[in-house]
Amino acid sequence: MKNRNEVNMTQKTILRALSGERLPTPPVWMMRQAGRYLPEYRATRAQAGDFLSLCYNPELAAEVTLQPIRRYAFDAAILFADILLIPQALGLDLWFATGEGPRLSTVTSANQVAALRSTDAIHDTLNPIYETVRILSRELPRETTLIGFAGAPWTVATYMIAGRGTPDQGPAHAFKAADRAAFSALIDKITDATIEYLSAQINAGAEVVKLFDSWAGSLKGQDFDDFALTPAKRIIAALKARHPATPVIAFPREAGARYAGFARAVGADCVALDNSVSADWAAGNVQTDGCVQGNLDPRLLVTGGDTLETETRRIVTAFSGGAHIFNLGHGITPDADPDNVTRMLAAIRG
Ligand SMILES: Cc1c2[nH]c(c1CCC(=O)O)Cc1[nH]c(c(CCC(=O)O)c1C)Cc1[nH]c(c(CCC(=O)O)c1C)Cc1[nH]c(c(C)c1CCC(=O)O)C2
Repeated sequence: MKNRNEVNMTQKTILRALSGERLPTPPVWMMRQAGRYLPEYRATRAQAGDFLSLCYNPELAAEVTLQPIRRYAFDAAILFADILLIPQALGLDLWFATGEGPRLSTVTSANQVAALRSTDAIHDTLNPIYETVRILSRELPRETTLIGFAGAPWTVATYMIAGRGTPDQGPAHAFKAADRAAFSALIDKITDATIEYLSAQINAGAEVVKLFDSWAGSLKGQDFDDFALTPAKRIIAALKARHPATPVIAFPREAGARYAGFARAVGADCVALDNSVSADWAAGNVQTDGCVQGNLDPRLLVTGGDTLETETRRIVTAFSGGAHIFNLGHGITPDADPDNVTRMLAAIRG
């Protein structure tokens, strides 16, 4: 069998879009495409025991990554893992309370930042993730692009400081206000670890990497520059120095007007858009810099109907003047109807 790496990479639709090419039909994948809306995902997660055991089991993590590819032939597969594995690799306790989301031991002082594990030590925890990438790079169909990912430092820090998800990232903002130097040291620590983590994913076979800054929207003014833009720029510059051919997608969720110019400012090849910005605005103000990804409201995969089809077509049309990867504005939710994904794909692919 021919090795995937021998396939002409430029033929892959996702890589063509990421290089700035406008395609007649946009390539498509979905955030959280391997997830609880799929019965086969729920079955494999039950086999693994729980969510974290699934993340650290390379065979089963590869299996759930492949499930949505088999069912829908998406143009990209995203590695199955979680952004909170980095805090765990840095020495925090991590667990998922059923029905309640993630819980972590917290970091709220300069001493606790200094006590985190060294960047070199993260691979001890994260090696199974690289093994998942290696399995996927053997098993994926050759036209499917493999996307690796990590959380952006600010978003990861919000969970490390609060020990859980928070509606307004209050504890992280409070730590930043109380001790900006210690807070910055934490951001730098996560930045360094993220560079090594993504670089190892690329070495294992990830063809694209995506940086998820899910809470970027709560950073305003200079804080947005210091803690969303600057860390992303540092991570991308380091990755580009080591892996110049690997495209990077940045997702500063709910950045609003600050989506304009973001890709250029951080050196990303593509910016992912949430559904709070209109596709028409983004086509005129963001896509002018290159490829954009997005931005269907994930609720439409729950509600379906004509609105799902008209909204899908409206987004395809709005971005048809340039490079576009079709995606959701955020992750697909557990209550989504798998048949609505088929309807969305029919509206995109015709
Ligand atoms: C903030 C964040 C997290 N994780 C992630 C983010 C950034 C993107 C976003 O804003 O959603 C990213 C993530 N999480 C997961 C992936 C895998 C790849 C994919 O299919 O997109 C990715 C890329 C699996 C997951 N991560 C999680 C699940 C559900 C766990 C389960 O099976 O019970 C999955 C499939 C759990 C998780 N993980 C996290 C939370 C807050 C939760 C609980 C909320 C929820 O349950 O949806 C942290």
